[in-house]
Formats: sequence, structure tokens, C-alpha cells
Amino acid sequence: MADLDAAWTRLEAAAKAAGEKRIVEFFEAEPRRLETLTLDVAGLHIDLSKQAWDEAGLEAALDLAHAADVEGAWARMFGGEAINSSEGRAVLHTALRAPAGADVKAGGAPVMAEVEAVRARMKAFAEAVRSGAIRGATGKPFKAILHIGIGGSDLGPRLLWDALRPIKPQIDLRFVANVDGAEFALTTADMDPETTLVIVVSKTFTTQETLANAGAARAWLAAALGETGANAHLAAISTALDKTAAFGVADDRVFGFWDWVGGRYSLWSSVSLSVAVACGWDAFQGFLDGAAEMDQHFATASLEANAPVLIALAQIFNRNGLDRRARSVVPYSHRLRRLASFLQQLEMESNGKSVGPDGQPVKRGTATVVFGDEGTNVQHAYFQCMHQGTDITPMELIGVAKSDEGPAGMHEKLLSNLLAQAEAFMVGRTTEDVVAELQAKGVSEAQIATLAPQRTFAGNRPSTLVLMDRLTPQAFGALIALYEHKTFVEGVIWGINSFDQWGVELGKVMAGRILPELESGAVGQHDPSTTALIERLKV
Ligand SMILES: O=P(O)(O)OC[C@H]1O[C@H](O)[C@H](O)[C@@H](O)[C@@H]1O
Repeated sequence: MADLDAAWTRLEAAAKAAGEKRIVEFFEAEPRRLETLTLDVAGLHIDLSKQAWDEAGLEAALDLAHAADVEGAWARMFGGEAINSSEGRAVLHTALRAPAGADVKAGGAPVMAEVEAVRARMKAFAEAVRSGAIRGATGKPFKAILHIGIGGSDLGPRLLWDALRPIKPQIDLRFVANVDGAEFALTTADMDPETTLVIVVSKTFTTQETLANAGAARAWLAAALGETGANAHLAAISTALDKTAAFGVADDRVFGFWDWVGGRYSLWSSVSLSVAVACGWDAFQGFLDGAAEMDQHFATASLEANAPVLIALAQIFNRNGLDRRARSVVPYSHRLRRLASFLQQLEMESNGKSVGPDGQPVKRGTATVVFGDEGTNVQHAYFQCMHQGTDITPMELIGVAKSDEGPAGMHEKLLSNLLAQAEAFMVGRTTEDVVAELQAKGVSEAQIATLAPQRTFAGNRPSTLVLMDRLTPQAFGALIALYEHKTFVEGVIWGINSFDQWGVELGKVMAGRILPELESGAVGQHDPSTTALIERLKV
């Protein structure tokens, strides 16, 4: 503990010192900077050299990781200990992508036989739906899947589908998450129940939104096909097999997973069955394999050369050392445009905690706000604030080196923007440079005095760049596993349990209390504002 406190103090001091210098100067002072801070792992090229740390800062960050015993923590995770202590559960999403026959145990009990059995059933089901061996009630092959789920049962599969979907898929895939009926109505408006397979995905099978949409989907199927016909169009994914049976899904259409898989870490499981069907099994298997490669790297590389560890440390340096409370993630890839939404759940639900597993308040700030959208679009939206706003927001820029999709010449334009932004964030533009340009254009000195500061860029904005060679299933799997392990490392260093989410409960309980009040008009005890709103909205 004393070691850890001392390591934190050293990190804070190193960050303060580095923060007084300019990132661009670190390259001159440290001839090996680029070499030390770039890594090639599992199809990803990761460049952390434009981050805010200098050599001493990096060293202090690595000391902190050692002092927090990151290596011991990952051994406990991979060893299947119940590290999710508030729920008494192991954390083994890595088993879902482990090669067949791997020795993985949850609390001492081997898990791979079950994992492999579900994987084999998923594969057989995906192939049978694609080949037409499994068909709808009227004998027609399935042309579309309606995937119903929310949170971890939605964000991962949605992102995965966008990343890997064929341009013209044999089987289309649509998603419904929200309990706003507009989403269900808009999504199903041009779908045909006769050729649609509905897959209901819920780890607990108690989630209000998902059960409401599942009921609506069953009614939508039954209206066209009758109750028995509807059953032939339903499948369910859950850890609560009693509840899927009660909903009326036949046993051979239910695909399970396990309580040692957190919802936000579940896209490697049967939760992504819809994507495995719509993209084909090989793509899904490639996704698992890429993640397994990252797991192997994470579990074996030294901290100094460990991609998830270094990305986590850059975040901690910014967050705790330099008090930067947000981070923007911008994929220069239309296919990855939902990455920030996925990371919002992964990082903010995992690490948005204020107390440790011992119930004691943490001593330092934890998860930052994560936001972002696709580049280049965001350059024309919020990048003004990233370049010239009063707060510095560290950036994570993600690119794809090679792509054959779409019209010729566009990909180079996309890449030129990615590189330009990363350079501009760090280098900025000096007032002298702006003044010289304005003078050359013959602008008056009086105008220059007001214009030049407005057109100056302070720069010194840190960024990390992650470059995929191609957006293959493997590289994409490695990218998501990279973020999972990064989140884990941060949680270890912050001293929190990254695998529970008690903070989502209160709102659910209160919605359960308010719903009957809206329906019956009998308003209970609330604060004056809420009472007035219920009075206004009650049926
Ligand atoms: O998969 P489900 O049990 O339906 O849960 C869906 C989501 O709802 C909850 O509120 C949790 O915050 C999420 O972690 C979870 O992914």
C-alpha cells in the first residue's frame, strides 16, 4: 500500500513536470521515443508517442502498474478467481475465445467443454439458417434477423455487424433496443414476418425494454403466422434458461452463456449469434481468434511492451496526472462509427465507481467521460472545441490502413485527414506563423492584432493512434479485446471492481414504481417536481 501511494505521488509529480513542457519537444529530447512508444500487436499498429508523457512520466506510470500488481490481478482473472467480488463471480469472457481444449477453470471447475458445446451449436445453427435447412413456418428461407436486446446484449453485436457486414448480405440484420415503440415500428415497417427470424438476447431475461420488444415481436409474428408458426421464428440467448422456456422458446432454439460473462463483455458468446448467422461462421470465428491473439499478448508481454497496459497508463496519466476528465474516441471508419457508444458501456459502466470492493471511497478520480463518432464527420462538428477550447481532451484516433471498399481515391483522403488531425492536435500553429501569413496577405496590423490570436492553435493536445492494417474480423477482435483489457488494467490501478454495475439499479426500481402510477393515476410520494410531471403525464 505504501508502495502504491508512493507510486501515485511519483506519477502525479512526473505528470506535473511533463505538463509544463510540449509533447513535440519530447521527440527531440528522446531519440528512442518513437521506438519505445509504438507497438505492433495482433494486426494493430499502436502509436502512443503523441501522448502527454515524457520518458520520466512513462517510467512513473509503469512503476504505478507494478505497484498496483497488474500482473497479479490478470493472473487472478485468467485463473478464474471470483474477482467480481460483489457478485461472487469469476470473470472469464476470455474463455469464450480461447482455443478448443484450453485449460480454463471458473472457481476450479473446467469451463471449456460447455463453451465448445455452445459454440458448436451456434455454428450448426448459423450454417443451417444460411443454407435454408432451417426455415420459417411457411417453408420459406429466412432473409432477415431481428435482434432484440439492450446494453451489452445490443451494443457489441451492433458494432460487430457494422464492422463485418457484407455490402449486400444474404441475410439482413436489424436491431431493436429501446422501449420507445418508434424504434420497433420503424425497424419492422419493411420487414416480412414470414422470412424473419427473431432472436431475443438478454443475459438476465428480466430487462424491461427487451421483454417489451420481445412481446411485441412475438405478437407481430403471431399476427402473420399464428402462435405455433411464431415459435418457428423465435430463438433466445440468455443465462436464465428457465425464463426463456417460460417465454415459449423451444429448448433447441435457446443458446446459453454463463454468469462469469459480464453483459458488456458478452459479444464473444451466443449474444452475437445473429451476427454469426448474418455474416457466416468463418467471420465470427476470425473475430474470436483475433481476440485470443490479444489475450495471449496481454497475458505474456512485459508491462513495458504490453499494449492494453500502455493504453491504460496513457489514460491514467491524462486522467489522474493532468486532471483531464474526458476522452474522445474517433474511428476514421464508417464501419466503426459506433465504437464510442460501445466503449461508453465498456469503460463507464465498468469503471464509473467511487468506492472500492472494501466499501471505502477511492482516493483518486476513476472513469472519464468517453465520447466520439466517426471521422471525418466530427471534424465538422465538435473538433473546433478539441483544437481551441479551454479544456484539453485527449483523443484516440483509429484508422484502417488499407481498404478496397467504395469509389477509388476516397480512402487516401480519409487517411490524410486522420494523420493531419493527429499532427495538428500536437503541433498546433503559432501566433508568429499566423501573423506572417496575414502580413503576406496585406492585412492591416490593427486587424492582425485581433485576428491572430483567434487563428492560433496552442496544440499540445495528446492523442493515441491505433491503425488496423485492414478491417478484418481478426483485427477487429483484437481491437475490442485491447479495450477490454485496457479497462481492466485501469480498474486494477484505481482499486475498483470493474465487473459489477450497481449504479444502474436505482433508476430501474424507480421506473417500476412510477409505471403503475402513470397507468392508474394514483400518484405516490415523490419530490414536488417529479409529482408534477407524473400528474402531467399520467394516462
Ligand atoms: O442482457 P440483459 O440482462 O438484458 O441486460 C442488458 C443490460 O442491462 C443492464 O441495465 C446492465 O446495466 C447492462 O450491463 C446490461 O448489459
